[in-house]
Amino acid sequence: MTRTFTLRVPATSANIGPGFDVVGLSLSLHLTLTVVQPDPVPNAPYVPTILRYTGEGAAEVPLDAYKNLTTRVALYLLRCHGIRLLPSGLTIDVHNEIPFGRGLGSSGAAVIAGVLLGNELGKLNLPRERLLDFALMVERHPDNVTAALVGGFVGSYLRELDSAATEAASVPLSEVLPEYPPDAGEDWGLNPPVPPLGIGHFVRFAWSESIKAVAIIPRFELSTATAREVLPTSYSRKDLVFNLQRLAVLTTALGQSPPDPELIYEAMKDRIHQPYRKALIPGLPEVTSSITPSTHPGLLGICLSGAGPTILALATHGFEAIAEDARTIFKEKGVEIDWKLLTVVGGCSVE
Ligand SMILES: Nc1ncnc2c1ncn2[C@@H]1O[C@H](COP(=O)(O)OP(=O)(O)OP(=O)(O)O)[C@@H](O)[C@H]1O
Ligand SMILES: N[C@@H](CCO)C(=O)O
Repeated sequence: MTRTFTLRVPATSANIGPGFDVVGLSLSLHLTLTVVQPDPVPNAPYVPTILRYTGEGAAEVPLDAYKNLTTRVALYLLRCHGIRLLPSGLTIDVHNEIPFGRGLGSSGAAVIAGVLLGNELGKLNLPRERLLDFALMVERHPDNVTAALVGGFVGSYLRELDSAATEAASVPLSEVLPEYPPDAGEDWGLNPPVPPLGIGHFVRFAWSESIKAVAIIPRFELSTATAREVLPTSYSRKDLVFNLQRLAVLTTALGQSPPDPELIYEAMKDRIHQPYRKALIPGLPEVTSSITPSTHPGLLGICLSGAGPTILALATHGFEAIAEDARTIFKEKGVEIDWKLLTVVGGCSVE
């Protein structure tokens, strides 16, 4: 019997100021895949996957299943379980609300969609902790993928692995997700690098229902890779302590009702990544320093979302004033924006 299922994965905002590569928040924009898997027909010729795509990124996303990030991740999961190809005759309709390369976790969502897809197609029944291991072999910082997987306000760390496991988890991405032609030989896909067990660990923090997220989204893309290249490889003790102090307070402060703007605004400051990224995002320091709880009642805190260029303002009210004033500041720097009022949502689902 033909099988139809739907995968839904939320957008995420990583870091939330001081929690670089540590915390993530799932937000109310979704990547949705509707998958139709026909019954296998014995001895019938292999029918390649049909991938259709609407919404954000539709003009640029590859529709070849061997080039598209989601289907490549699904294939990786299948290959690790002895299945060399996507099932014959598969149709996948994707609708995407998450803008690409803006700091809202589009690649993390695509990777989580891929592990869910592989898990369903291969009937693997892997627990979410194991799905996270596979996702981490592709997207190597845990903040976005963990929040997209489990939902809410999430903190995560990567376990210290022994030397063999470290080596296994450090294989180049090109070996995890090799690009290869659809007519690759019979021996293609054997021995993929299987992830070590239990790479990522996470915890969900409380989240105050009254807090909403204003995503102020510049109309340009900034790839995460570029925004990571500008970061230093070491930091002063002063800057590390600055971030650790704030992160410790922030993880509890955002769960308190009513939330305290005095505490949160300062706790969302960062010295590990935002100062280095300002050269890539004209207007970043001006927006984050001039929109404050005293100038904008309702604002709790403001930070770069993920690797940027989106700015995330957490607030209980006064959303439009925050966004429109950010628009004015960005405009002075020659940057046009769109903004969206988002809520914190649950993690991915399969129906
Ligand atoms: N739904 C998708 N399907 C296929 N590829 C995608 C999809 N979403 C994102 N990608 C790929 O991921 C790239 C963007 O990833 P990148 O890590 O640079 O930014 P981001 O994930 O949007 O931001 P951040 O990681 O800072 O939150 C896109 O250019 C595209 O190649
Ligand atoms: N923590 C990552 C998130 C990017 O998705 C970064 O800031 O580079």
